[in-house]
Amino acid sequence: MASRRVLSSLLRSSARHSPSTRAPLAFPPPPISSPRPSPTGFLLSGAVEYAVPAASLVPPSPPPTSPTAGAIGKIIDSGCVRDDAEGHLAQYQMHLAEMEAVRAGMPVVCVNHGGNEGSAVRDIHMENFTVSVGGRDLITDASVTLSFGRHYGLVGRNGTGKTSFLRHMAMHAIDGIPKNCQILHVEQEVEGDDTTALQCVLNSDIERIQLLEEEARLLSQQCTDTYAVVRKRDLEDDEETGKSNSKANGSMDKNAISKRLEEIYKRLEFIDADSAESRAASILAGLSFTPEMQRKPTKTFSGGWRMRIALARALFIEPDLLLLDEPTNHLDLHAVLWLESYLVRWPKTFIVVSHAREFLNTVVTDIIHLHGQKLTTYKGDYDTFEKTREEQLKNQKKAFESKEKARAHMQAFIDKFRYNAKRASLVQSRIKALDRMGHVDAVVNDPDYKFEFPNPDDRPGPPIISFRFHFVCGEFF
Ligand SMILES: Nc1ncnc2c1ncn2[C@@H]1O[C@H](COP(=O)(O)OP(=O)(O)OP(=O)(O)O)[C@@H](O)[C@H]1O
Repeated sequence: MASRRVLSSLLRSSARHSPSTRAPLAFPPPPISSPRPSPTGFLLSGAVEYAVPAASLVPPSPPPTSPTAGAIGKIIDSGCVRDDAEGHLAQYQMHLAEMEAVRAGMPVVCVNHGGNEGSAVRDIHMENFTVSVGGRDLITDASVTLSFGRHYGLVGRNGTGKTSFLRHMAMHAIDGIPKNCQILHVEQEVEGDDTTALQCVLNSDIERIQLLEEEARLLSQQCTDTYAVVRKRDLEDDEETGKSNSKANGSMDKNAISKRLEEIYKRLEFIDADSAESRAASILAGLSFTPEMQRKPTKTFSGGWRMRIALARALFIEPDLLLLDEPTNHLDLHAVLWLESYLVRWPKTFIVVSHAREFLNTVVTDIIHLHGQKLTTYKGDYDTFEKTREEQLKNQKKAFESKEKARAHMQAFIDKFRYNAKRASLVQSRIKALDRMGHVDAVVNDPDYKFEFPNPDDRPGPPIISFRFHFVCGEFF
């Protein structure tokens, strides 16, 4: 696939230019603070995220007055750390630029009316793929199957690579994604210009727009031609020459136009063009756009509202695979509830990244868990996943402990009778058994970050701003 080839060659070149392809990037996974940390360490509804640059986590050391060997070492070290951090940041930015370049070369995702049979893409099997960002592997040797019509919630610790995974899918940079699969990743707000919000959504149905434009062109041509033919005929009648010829030409053009118009009307009917405007308007209304707002140019909206327009477009387009990254972030409660009910009825496949537990519980049918560079799919909503995972971890811990106990027991026997000739055969068989004994992975849980804030003083500090009012003749001044 061309785009994949371009991407992988770009990524290879990025790796070639990087000083160390396996080195960590500029920022570590951002620490998070959650009022409701779940046993699996996820950040859920009502939580606050903090993304702290690595440098800011290190307390500043006082400048040395007389540089001793240790101090010089420290200065050199911190210089290296800074260089390293800057290098990794540059590497990450290069990666983003490369992704943008690939994205720019990709076909625009727009409403695909297809033929009579509808979407051809059903299940998507992605096998043994790796996702790397700036030379660092975020997902390795993963395999995921997306079944048609299922709704997936993608969860995992911050910074583990959820967004990067979505980006790679959107760019068809993962083997197994069919070429004709329309994937739309709602990541950026729409550009602000003079197009109204409603028209911006409608413009994503390129076929409808083109048909309507052609219809208008043909109708106006038909009018002009009719006028021209009538006028010519009058002139010809006057002159009484070439009458039959011009008549034939006029009626031939008219016939072609009528035939094409007929085709256009048929197609417009097939794609349900008449209802497009009301469908787009109802999506925008669901996302809290009043009718007046829908008629306003996109440039008059803030970034958050333009993000809502981007979401409205995606819902209107209804791609084969919709990828949503924290869609509730820019929405008010009414819009969140509306989006929930809309997504529950979504007829195709989507993947949503969200930290909102209730939202996930409502809209998803499966959970994809990104953990330890692997992707695991669980059936059911977020709560079910959480319980299953908790159970799994408990079982894994138990199995690990009992294996370790048995191992220690055998090792103790071997150590005790190693030099005992009478028990030599028993020791040998224990050594073999120990070798044969498989390993159970130790439970590696996501690290928990804990933020502590000092208690405030009992007395409030001095006010930052104070106002004085005077009450004169029944009014405040
Ligand atoms: N602005 C940045 N500068 C440098 N590295 C970055 C930056 N943003 C992300 N990264 C790196 O890319 C990795 C993957 O980031 P990505 O956004 O895909 O993770 P994520 O799981 O979606 O995180 P989050 O839940 O915080 O959005 C991170 O671990 C981080 O190291």
